[in-house]
Amino acid sequence: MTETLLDIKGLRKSFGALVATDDVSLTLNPGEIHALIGPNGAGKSTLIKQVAGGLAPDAGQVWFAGRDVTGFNTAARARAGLGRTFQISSLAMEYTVLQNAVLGALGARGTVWRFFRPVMQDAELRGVAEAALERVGLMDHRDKRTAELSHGQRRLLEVAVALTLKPRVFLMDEPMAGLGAGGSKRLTGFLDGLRSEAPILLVEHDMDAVFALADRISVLVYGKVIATGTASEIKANRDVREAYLGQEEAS
Ligand SMILES: Nc1ncnc2c1ncn2[C@@H]1O[C@H](COP(=O)(O)OP(=O)(O)OP(=O)(O)O)[C@@H](O)[C@H]1O
Repeated sequence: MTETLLDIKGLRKSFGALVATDDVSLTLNPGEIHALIGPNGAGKSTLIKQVAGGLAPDAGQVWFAGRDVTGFNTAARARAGLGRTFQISSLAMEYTVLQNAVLGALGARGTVWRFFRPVMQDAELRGVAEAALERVGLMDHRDKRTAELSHGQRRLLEVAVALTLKPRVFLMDEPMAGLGAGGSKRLTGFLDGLRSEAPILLVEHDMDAVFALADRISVLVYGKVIATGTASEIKANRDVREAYLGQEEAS
């Protein structure tokens, strides 16, 4: 029996009269990629923020590894193993690629006092950081300032930072955004292998990537999940075609 790692139960969030999250329930099981798709403004980012801890829901709960983490802030959820990735703004642009990865590894230790020690000389931290850079193919760029990286390379660095945190679940909000076809393909291959390490809740507009990767897809429209299923079930679902895929085909 697979034990659900992430259990989102009846989340609701309104902004004034707008119901951005309307009684959403979703699960994420070990080994899977569960993609969340939907038209612009459907509420995907709002949902991810509530799962990661940056936005408090009006109602509902987030359970992670058998614990109710709804009252936890982002840092407490991250320490528990709920890893949100792809916030490029969280990279320190003036630092080198390796320094950013080392800071990630330092964060995983959760010991603030370490900041006062020469962390770059810490062999264990460097080892974790370098292994993560190696995995995403950024070792050759480790001494570059992060500001000098291309957009795609910064995205890969965010993945590397996330890897140093060794999360039990990845929350990813549009990781393919701004990557060219080659970059998307490469990241798709990487995420494919990553799911066995930690399952991924993936918000993504790149439908090729979603259909290639997702074990399950949930479709969000006006804050509500209108369907959950495999890629072929979702492609064949009439409501989905009308609400979302039809729009894609028409464009
Ligand atoms: N802080 C906020 N205050 C008011 N309205 C908000 C706020 N955040 C989001 N919204 C609204 O909630 C709705 C859902 O937005 P959200 O960004 O979650 O959608 P999305 O599915 O992620 O869209 P996209 O695919 O374009 O990124 C939108 O109508 C948006 O304008």
